[in-house]
Amino acid sequence: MSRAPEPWPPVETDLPQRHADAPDPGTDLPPHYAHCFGCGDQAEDGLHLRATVGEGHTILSQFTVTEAHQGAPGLAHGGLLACAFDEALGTTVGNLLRSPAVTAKLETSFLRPVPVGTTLFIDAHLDGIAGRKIYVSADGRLDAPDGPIAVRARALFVLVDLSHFVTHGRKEDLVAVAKDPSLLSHRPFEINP
Ligand SMILES: CCCCCCCC/C=C\CCCCCCCC(=O)SCCNC(=O)CCNC(=O)[C@H](O)C(C)(C)COP(=O)(O)OP(=O)(O)OC[C@H]1O[C@@H](n2cnc3c(N)ncnc32)[C@H](O)[C@@H]1OP(=O)(O)O
Repeated sequence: MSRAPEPWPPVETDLPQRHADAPDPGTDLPPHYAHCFGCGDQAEDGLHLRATVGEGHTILSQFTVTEAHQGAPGLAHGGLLACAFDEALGTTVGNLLRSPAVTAKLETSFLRPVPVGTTLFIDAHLDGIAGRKIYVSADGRLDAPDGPIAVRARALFVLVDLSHFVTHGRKEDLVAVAKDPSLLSHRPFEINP
């Protein structure tokens, strides 16, 4: 398989505009959902990814690989690392554009092994927008913001209506959120249990 880079974004795009209400650079972002595997504080074996808004079109995230995240002995599972990038990229789209979006396509390149105990620093960037399609990419570095790159990812997110989540989400989880809105960091929709 060729490692030659393909054009990115793959279609003609406009430069995304930060939403007027996007959080300021330097803001530490709360988990968007308490039970999210990527960022939730109530997801026991989750990634507990933490994100801070960067300058321009960037968000910086980090998480520490634990024993619960192994694939091979002492090494992070690749699919789990892809999950971390899904989260970091989704947070970048959601917070900078202040619009709900879901991952349509996610590509990851694993350049170096990531041992248990490593903190991965993920620098994500909004690259372009074409209608509902949002193109984002990120580098993940070992143990420091300027450490060696271990993982790279790029993704297509598609903007959706909030009805996407109400239509497709499991009813009992939607009811739980309606009863305890603090499970979500934003309260974007009303649900009658
Ligand atoms: C007041 C609000 C404030 C908000 C603030 C938010 C802050 C919160 C912060 C943070 C939150 C986020 C953190 C979470 C991160 C994790 C995210 C996830 O894990 S999401 C779960 C996994 N993903 C899914 O479950 C999607 C499943 N797929 C679908 O539902 C549909 O396929 C969907 C919506 C992606 C597209 O379906 P269609 O019917 O709406 O639209 P169609 O026409 O099919 O696609 C639109 C365009 O996209 C292209 N497209 C779609 N899928 C593609 C693909 N796989 N590859 C290439 N292109 C694709 C299509 O070709 C089309 O392009 P053409 O407009 O024709 O140019």
